[in-house]
Amino acid sequence: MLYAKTTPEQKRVALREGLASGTIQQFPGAFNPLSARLIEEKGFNGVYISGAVLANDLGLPDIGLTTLTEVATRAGQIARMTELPAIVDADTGFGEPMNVARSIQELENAGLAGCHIEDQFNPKRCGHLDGKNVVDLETATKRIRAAADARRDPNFLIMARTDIRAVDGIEAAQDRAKALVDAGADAIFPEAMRNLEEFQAIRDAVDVPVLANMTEFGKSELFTTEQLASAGVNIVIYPVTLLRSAMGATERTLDTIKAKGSQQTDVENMLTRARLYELVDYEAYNHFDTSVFNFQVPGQH
Ligand SMILES: C[C@](O)(C(=O)O)[C@H](CC(=O)O)C(=O)O
Ligand SMILES: [Mg+2]
Repeated sequence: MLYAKTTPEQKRVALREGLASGTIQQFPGAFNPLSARLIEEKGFNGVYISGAVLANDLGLPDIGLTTLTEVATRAGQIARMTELPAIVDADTGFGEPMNVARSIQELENAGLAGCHIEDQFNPKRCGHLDGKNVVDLETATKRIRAAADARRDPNFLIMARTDIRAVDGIEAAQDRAKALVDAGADAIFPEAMRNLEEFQAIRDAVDVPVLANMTEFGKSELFTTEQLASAGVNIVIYPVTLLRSAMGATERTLDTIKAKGSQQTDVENMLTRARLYELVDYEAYNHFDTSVFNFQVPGQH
């Protein structure tokens, strides 16, 4: 009821334990707080909060337009609704190293378990599109060092994302990953890997957990968790998957209403009223006020 009982500190410990467990951790991307509940109920290890989804949800492209305040607020709303650890996409850290430091403290305050900071130029681009560029090594490592130094909870996970593969190739990505770990990164997110061998190459270069981004319509094939685990990947995100599914269903239902003058034929694909009420835990609120849930939900088995 209300918000999660697990504290941010406990969630950060859980994230660290999951990453060290030897079992690949699956983090689907929540597009709102309610979807985080569903992710938890289905037994996933954690919740990812995508910068692309946050921007797109506001009707904006993913080109660094969202502010730290918007991201920390929305990520906090999502994180507090689940017992699972949540990792947020902090893009380039919202500015210079000093800003990156402040971003980390705001994200800690918002209850996140960790975040990733990337080495793209400002303004950033989606990592799976062409035309992006990366900053030099010194700038990239300064961002990560500032992030690592700023955290107050040593378990808050600082993940370094490098986009250099698409610009300078896989060997450059290995070198950069090593340097980012030396600068204090707890984990590495190698963006836009082409195949499993490339994931393995990053795995071989560093000793910290490695993330795989299984975003659709991008540069990476959609590998299974087994395939990724065999290449030494520790955590996999499905960042925009649920937003794409939900928006796909939304578009189809709008078309149905337009074409048929009713949503009737789509109702069977919808989350029922009963399931929706289960997800928001309607019944638990009865402990405070017995008149909250003293009704029958039609169709509730
Ligand atoms: C992971 C990512 O940074 C995101 O914001 O979710 C995006 C996902 C996407 O645009 O498909 C990315 O740059 O890969
Ligand atoms: Mg992003």
